[in-house]
Amino acid sequence: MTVLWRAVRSVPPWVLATITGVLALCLPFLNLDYAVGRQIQLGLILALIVSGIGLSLGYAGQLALGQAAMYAAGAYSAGVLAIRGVTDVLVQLLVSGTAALLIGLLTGVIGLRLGAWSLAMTSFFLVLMIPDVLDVFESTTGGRTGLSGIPPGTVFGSVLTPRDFFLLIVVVSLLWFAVVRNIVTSRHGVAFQVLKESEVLAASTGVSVFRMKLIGYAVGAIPAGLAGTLFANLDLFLAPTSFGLHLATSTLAAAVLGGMVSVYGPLVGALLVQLATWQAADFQEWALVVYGAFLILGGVVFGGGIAGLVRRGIRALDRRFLPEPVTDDTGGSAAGVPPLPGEELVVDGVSKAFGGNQVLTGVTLRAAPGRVTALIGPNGSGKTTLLNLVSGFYTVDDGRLRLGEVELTGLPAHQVARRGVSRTFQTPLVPPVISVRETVAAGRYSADRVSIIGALLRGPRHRAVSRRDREQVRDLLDLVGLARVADAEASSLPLGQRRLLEVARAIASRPKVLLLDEAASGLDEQEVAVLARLLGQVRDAGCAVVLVEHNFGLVLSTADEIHVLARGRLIASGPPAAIEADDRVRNEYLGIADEASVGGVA
Ligand SMILES: Nc1ncnc2c1ncn2[C@@H]1O[C@H](COP(=O)(O)OP(=O)(O)OP(=O)(O)O)[C@@H](O)[C@H]1O
Repeated sequence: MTVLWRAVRSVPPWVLATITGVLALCLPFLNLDYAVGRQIQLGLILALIVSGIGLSLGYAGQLALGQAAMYAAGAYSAGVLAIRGVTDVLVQLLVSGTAALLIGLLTGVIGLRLGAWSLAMTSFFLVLMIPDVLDVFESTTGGRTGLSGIPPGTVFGSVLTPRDFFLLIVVVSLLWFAVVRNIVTSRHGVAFQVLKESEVLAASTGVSVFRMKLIGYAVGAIPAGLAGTLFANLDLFLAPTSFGLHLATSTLAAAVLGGMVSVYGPLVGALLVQLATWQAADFQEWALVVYGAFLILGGVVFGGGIAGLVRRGIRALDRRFLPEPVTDDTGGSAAGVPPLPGEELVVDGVSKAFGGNQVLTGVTLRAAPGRVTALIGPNGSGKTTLLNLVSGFYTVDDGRLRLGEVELTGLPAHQVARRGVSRTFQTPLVPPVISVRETVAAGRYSADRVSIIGALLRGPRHRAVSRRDREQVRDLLDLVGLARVADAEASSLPLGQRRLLEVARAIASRPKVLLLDEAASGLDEQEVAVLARLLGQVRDAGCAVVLVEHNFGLVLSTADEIHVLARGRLIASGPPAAIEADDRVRNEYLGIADEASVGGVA
């Protein structure tokens, strides 16, 4: 069984995808029963819409229900074009895909700018507006009675036979799923997952949160537009009832059933929902109730859908039949970090208050490249706030922040990250589903850029960047001693390993300044030793390291310079020996730290 499973696992995923694609291309030539053929075509059309939901909700995390509206826009634009003589389905697909993208961009900008639940509300209203909009343009759309008399579609002047059209639906679906595959298996797919887990984390890796959400939502609208054109040409009649709440809930149910964080889950979910609707004659009457119940229960009990089940099954079989190779765990390699482009971080007279709570007052310090600068102080003294100000998550009330000659003051977090400030978090932020390897690769998002179009077309730059991703991630995992869990789900690692993983992700961005927020908290002795060695390596590579830490032993053993904060003001600065001997530090901080300190490495 082990041999068999090993053989199965050695088959690259594209082989299965290609076989499925070839089988799908054969379907139109199998002389299927008319009803069966029609259900498959409707299932594929539904799958396109559901795949868009997967992209915007599953990957980009945007609860948007507007796919039914984009579907309607695609269908009516195709129908109206055909009636006016533009029967070429390829032209109609181009128009409907573009129209859906534009509606997605427009409503996306409005919804996302308004924030919070606005996108869900905006897109929901789009669906509710469908019958009224069709009524307003009744002379063109046929209003509530529907649009009839749509002439059959053509391609390059030849009228499509039912078989041709079936083939066209299969080809459009295959092409779209190839597009989705290329996007989500690229670094942008991982960036979507990171964004979904935490906007703070995404911004800290250089991802523009607004832009990425908009891309996910707007690109997710395109397949709904394409599906609309295919539907209009399949039935040659359109009525508003095909595009209402019923469709919105059924597509959402299919997305939950198939699994949204997956390329092919939406396809499976859509085909199953289409089949269920077809087989149960009374289903239409109960559809909204069934879908609603499924969405409430399924979302809770059936997290990840069928794709999630398959993923868990594969992991279980891996654990059973592919035991981890026995490795000599050295706790990381001493090979060193390749040179990093360090710059001096200058914090100049920075103050910050939250309401009446003055958290920082006139803090001035410098963190030089090639040195570890520690920031210590009692709980609530403002250390994390200072890191949040430097990394652009808060704006300063007063003072300036500079990195070398570059002004950081007022820049948003993703811009700060792109200028070379990288960080870890007090509570490690590690997204679910993605692997240890992908988590570290997420850190390279802004260091070595490649556009979504480049990733989609798998161009030379995408291939070169992917190769560098693989090489550098492998080296970094060696460095932090996590190479043997490279393919494990990152969120399943114990706390200590997740902290080291965050450090590896932060180094992956090739930072000029590395900010570490209590990176040693929760680490065991061996892990603290790995961290201490790692900090030395990053410093020796030329990076400026800022260490916020309660582990005084680690601070004394690694810092070149220590700054002590108390109640938002710097009370002492100097080398470790001087700080250890400073009376004010002893009174303000060490009295507390002695009791609270965890074992150090000194
Ligand atoms: N977003 C915020 N809104 C309001 N108050 C905040 C915010 N962030 C921090 N504070 C307040 O700022 C003060 C300093 O908090 P901060 O987390 O910076 O301290 P710290 O020195 O990092 O503490 P610890 O060592 O416990 O992490 C606290 O009183 C905290 O409640």
